[in-house]
Amino acid sequence: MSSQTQNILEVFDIVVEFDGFRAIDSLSLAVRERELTVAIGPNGAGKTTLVDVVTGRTRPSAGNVMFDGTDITRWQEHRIVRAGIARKFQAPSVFPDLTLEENLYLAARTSKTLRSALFGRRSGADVALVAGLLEQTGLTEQARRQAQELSHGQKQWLEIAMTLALQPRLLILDEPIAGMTQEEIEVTVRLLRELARERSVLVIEHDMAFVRSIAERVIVLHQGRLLAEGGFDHVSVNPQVRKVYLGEEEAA
Ligand SMILES: Nc1ncnc2c1ncn2[C@@H]1O[C@H](COP(=O)(O)OP(=O)(O)OP(=O)(O)O)[C@@H](O)[C@H]1O
Repeated sequence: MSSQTQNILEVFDIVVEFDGFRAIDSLSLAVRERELTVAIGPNGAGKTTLVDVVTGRTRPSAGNVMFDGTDITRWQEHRIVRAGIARKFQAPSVFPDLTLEENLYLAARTSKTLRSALFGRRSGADVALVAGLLEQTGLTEQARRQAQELSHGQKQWLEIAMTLALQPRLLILDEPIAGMTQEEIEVTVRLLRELARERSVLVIEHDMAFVRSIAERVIVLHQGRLLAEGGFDHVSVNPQVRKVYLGEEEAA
């Protein structure tokens, strides 16, 4: 089997209940190595809850999460991050008064303390890592600016860079283009495509034009279950998927 078709993440028969309500209902699915997968589904479908389970934020009442062949179902969040799953939330988490470089040194956290990350001697490896992240996200020229001076799109790219500082094998992004201009969206499309060449990327998204432009594989959730999966063209003609989305439009 080529590495292209191996699974980095597999969830088996996951159940998550909130006061008896099944937000995730016996869900099984996989995310492949070096592939850009997008999870879509109407509001309340269970997308965020799925990611919460994978990242150790929410404990499932049944089922297993396997990452690179290891069962991580009961692991603590920080251990999962160290194992190679990093998530960028929609809400900003940059330090506005610090420069981009400083934010990235902090995110890399290869230095032992906050003080040494900011003011101490930086190792060659850290310097190379941070320079590489700035370059990859198109932010090299902004390196010495304070994060608060950035545009919305640039802040989002900085956050992606900070998440990449953890050197994840699976990068999870929650609605990465929310609030972006069309131009920023286009840059983000190129960035995510490039990132998925070296690691797996899982994106939660609502914007169908964006999904069409980036997804190598789409997984469609509905009422905590897997409704469909495959290429965008494949799932977008699926009658059940169309019904779920059309039903949502009619209700709106
Ligand atoms: N902490 C919680 N307590 C109770 N119910 C919850 C909790 N978290 C999620 N739910 C419910 O679980 C279901 C799935 O929610 P989830 O946020 O995973 O959906 P989603 O697909 O991410 O939706 P959206 O697109 O609106 O973000 C929803 O009905 C939601 O109300």
